[in-house]
Amino acid sequence: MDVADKVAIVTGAANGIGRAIVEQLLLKNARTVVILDVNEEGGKKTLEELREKYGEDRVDFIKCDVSNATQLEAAFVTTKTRYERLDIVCNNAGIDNEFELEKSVAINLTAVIRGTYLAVEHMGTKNGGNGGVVINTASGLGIMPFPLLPIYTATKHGVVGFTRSVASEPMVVENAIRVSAICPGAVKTSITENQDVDKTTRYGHLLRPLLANVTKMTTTELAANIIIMIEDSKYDGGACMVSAEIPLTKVEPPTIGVQ
Ligand SMILES: NC(=O)C1=CN([C@@H]2O[C@H](COP(=O)(O)OP(=O)(O)OC[C@H]3O[C@@H](n4cnc5c(N)ncnc54)[C@H](O)[C@@H]3O)[C@@H](O)[C@H]2O)C=CC1
Ligand SMILES: CCCCCC(=O)/C=C/C=C\C/C=C\C/C=C\CCCC(=O)O
Repeated sequence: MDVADKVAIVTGAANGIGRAIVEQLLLKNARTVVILDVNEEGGKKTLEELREKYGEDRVDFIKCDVSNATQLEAAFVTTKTRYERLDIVCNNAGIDNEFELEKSVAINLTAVIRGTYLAVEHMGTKNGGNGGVVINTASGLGIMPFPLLPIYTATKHGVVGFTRSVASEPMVVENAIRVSAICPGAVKTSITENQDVDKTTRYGHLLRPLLANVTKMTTTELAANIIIMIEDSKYDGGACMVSAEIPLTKVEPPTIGVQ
């Protein structure tokens, strides 16, 4: 898909990776990108900064807690009403907190599932749309085990399993919706720069040295790879790994004789 003139939604885009995705979409001449984030202050600040840089009518912000089904659906409806089309959805919002099981599943997994089906409803060719692309932010920890963050890792494995499956679901294919998951290694954001990991994991003493030594991608480097996935259909249906050391690679799942 050529991003030029398209309308996009990016969740969790007040900061970090989401914000960088918004900026890369704008640099590729997306017509309008709508930021959904629960952080109203951060969202408004980002909106102001990006409007100043790229133009008033090119960026929008809707306060939305993606774990609230009503708010998420309303944000899609508002976007379609305001901009009359929707072409790209990046389900990116996520948290890392091993002490918040239900919240982690609700934000990292359930909201990604809901966001994908809302994308089908609002972009699908059988529903009056033009088709479109969905990119779900998983993690490298969606394809490898990580004993220090088992709940986070489980939610990201869920995103990978859902994305690989839903990409070939008949309803999704028939509506011309392409879906894939990005599985980044460590990226320099508030998650990996968090100095207070004891508040989010039992293993701060083990995580701190790992975080200090791991080579991190920048958010801009990662977002540029996400744009490649939007543009090139060869990544469709995939769990696509990328890190400071590994170029964008579609990781093929094992099969057990059933497709
Ligand atoms: N930073 C990293 O090393 C990696 C991050 N990821 C994933 O990338 C995604 C983005 O994370 P980062 O940019 O690193 O973190 P971040 O903390 O910088 O940004 C996350 C954004 O999501 C928003 N958010 C949190 N809960 C929300 C909710 N209920 N509704 C709406 N927005 C909400 C936050 O306000 C924030 O703006 C997450 O899904 C994360 O799991 C994946 C691999 C590596
Ligand atoms: C290798 C994937 C890293 C993905 C990071 C992520 O999604 C969320 C991280 C949250 C907290 C930071 C914790 C760990 C990251 C640091 C190092 C992981 C190294 C794993 C390994 O190679 O064994």
